[in-house]
Amino acid sequence: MLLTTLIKDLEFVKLKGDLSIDVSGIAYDSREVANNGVFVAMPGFKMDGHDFIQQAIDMGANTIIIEKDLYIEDNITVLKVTDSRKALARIASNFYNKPTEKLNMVGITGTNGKTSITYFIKSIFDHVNKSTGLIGTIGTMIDNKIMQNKNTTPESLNLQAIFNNMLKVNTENCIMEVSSHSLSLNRVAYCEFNTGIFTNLTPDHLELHKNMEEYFNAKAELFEMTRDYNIINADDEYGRRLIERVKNYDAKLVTYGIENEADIYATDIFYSVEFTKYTLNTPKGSIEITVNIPGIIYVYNSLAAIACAYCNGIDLNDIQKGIKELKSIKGRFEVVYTDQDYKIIVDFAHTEDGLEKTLTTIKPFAKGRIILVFGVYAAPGEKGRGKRRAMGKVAAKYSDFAVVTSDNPKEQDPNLIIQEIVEAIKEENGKHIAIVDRKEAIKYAIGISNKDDIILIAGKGHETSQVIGKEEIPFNETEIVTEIIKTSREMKIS
Ligand SMILES: CC(=O)N[C@H]1[C@@H](OP(=O)(O)OP(=O)(O)OC[C@H]2O[C@@H](n3ccc(=O)[nH]c3=O)[C@H](O)[C@@H]2O)O[C@H](CO)[C@@H](O)[C@@H]1O[C@H](C)C(=O)N[C@@H](C)C(=O)N[C@H](CCC(=O)O)C(=O)O
Ligand SMILES: Nc1ncnc2c1ncn2[C@@H]1O[C@H](COP(=O)(O)OP(=O)(O)OP(=O)(O)O)[C@@H](O)[C@H]1O
Repeated sequence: MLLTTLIKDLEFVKLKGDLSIDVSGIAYDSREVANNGVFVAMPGFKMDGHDFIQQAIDMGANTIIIEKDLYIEDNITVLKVTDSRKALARIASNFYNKPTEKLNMVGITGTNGKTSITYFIKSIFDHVNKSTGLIGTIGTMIDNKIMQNKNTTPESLNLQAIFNNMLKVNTENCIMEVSSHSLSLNRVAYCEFNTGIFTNLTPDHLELHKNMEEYFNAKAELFEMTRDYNIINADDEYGRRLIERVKNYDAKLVTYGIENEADIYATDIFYSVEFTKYTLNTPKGSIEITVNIPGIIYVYNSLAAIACAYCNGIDLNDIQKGIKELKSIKGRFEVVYTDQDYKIIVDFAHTEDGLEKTLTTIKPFAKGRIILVFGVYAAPGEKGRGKRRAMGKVAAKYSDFAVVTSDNPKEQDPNLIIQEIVEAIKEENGKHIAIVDRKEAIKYAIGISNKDDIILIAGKGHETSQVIGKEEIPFNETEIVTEIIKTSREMKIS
């Protein structure tokens, strides 16, 4: 591709070199630069791409995009921009010929619920044979094949490549999670969204966003990028603020909820431990909905998905069938073992709100105790500490016994994280034990449980590894539970 074509609509200052050269591709990591490629130097959280320019040139880069004042000796083209991450998004979209203009793009943002909503929407779209790809925490799904992502919302270059791959196999709809990081760090800049969905906002990721206000403003940016519909949870405090903000935007506002007045809403909700039934009310009529994942959380998440399907012109009968056809989502209230009334559930609850809602979903149906196994992943500083305290208090309040363990401690001391959670549990007089090794913690919980107890293993959900120090260790909770139960049975028999 000609460099002039690649940099169309990019604002830059040319520091040196020729613009009428051919470029072979783009890289933001010096180790991945191809011969005659463009290297975009980005300052990061740990390193700075500007320190790797020489390596990029040695790898064959013929063009460098920088945001810092630097003198580069080699005989190459150098462009200076004000924000290299944004510049990367611009040229990545150009490189793949603006793929989002050719897809029906649905972006979902909010603290919790994004992944589940992508799966609900896909299930409805599948039911009416709409070819659909997904991008999110569990991975990227193209042509029903899943590949893992490094990030929930990948870097712009990777993202644009994914959109392009979707188009190559004739995908028409792209349903994606849009994290606040991706909005703040311009990963989704120059994406055109048809629909935006807002779920809820509760404390999380405050290590990046200084406070809730900044976190909210980051999420709200998505709704300035939508063309057709803004779908917003009317029962969430921040959702209501967003509704006021977007009322006069061009995209049509569609609200959903249970408690407050909304366009798409649920009534007559019947909860059971295996499913939920409710009456769906829309401007086009009402219908009964069965959701196979229990709890109020999935009433909200299914309503968001239904609002999206409704805006896409899908008939209520098809919506009903599409929701019912989704049997489970990996690591989202996933029953990994059940033996009459005894259950072991794996759930990705990793925020105070998610943990509270998951525990309160179980509560009415637990004939015995709720035994919770959980930890809190490494988040730096005071903000990280606040999360440990908040989740410790929720554990004490809503479970009968907590086995406090490691999540992804990364380079932090797991004992310290656990100690801070335990202090909060003690303040609420919660029954607990601390076991640093997560597998041992699960074993302990299974060992002390009785017939009517429900064990909730929270925090890691679909993940298949644990990050301890710099090491990523295989850790598949479903397999671990199965193995522990099998071994304990064998011991009983012998
Ligand atoms: C904190 C954060 O967001 N980090 C993201 C960031 O990395 P970084 O800026 O820290 O990278 P860095 O290591 O400092 O390197 C800076 C630059 O030097 C370059 N480099 C580095 C070394 C080298 O030899 N050569 C070279 O060119 C790097 O490629 C990079 O361009 O940019 C990378 C590329 O886009 C991201 O993959 C990375 O996400 C990391 C893995 C991460 O953990 N992010 C989390 C916090 C995150 O983004 N989460 C959200 C939300 C999840 C949720 O919903 O809860 C997500 O969307 O995933
Ligand atoms: N609507 C909701 N309200 C509160 N908690 C929720 C809601 N939906 C899901 N959760 C909780 O959050 C966990 C993660 O859900 P999900 O993966 O759908 O959210 P997410 O927004 O994609 O999160 P992340 O991007 O961090 O993966 C669930 O396992 C559940 O415990």
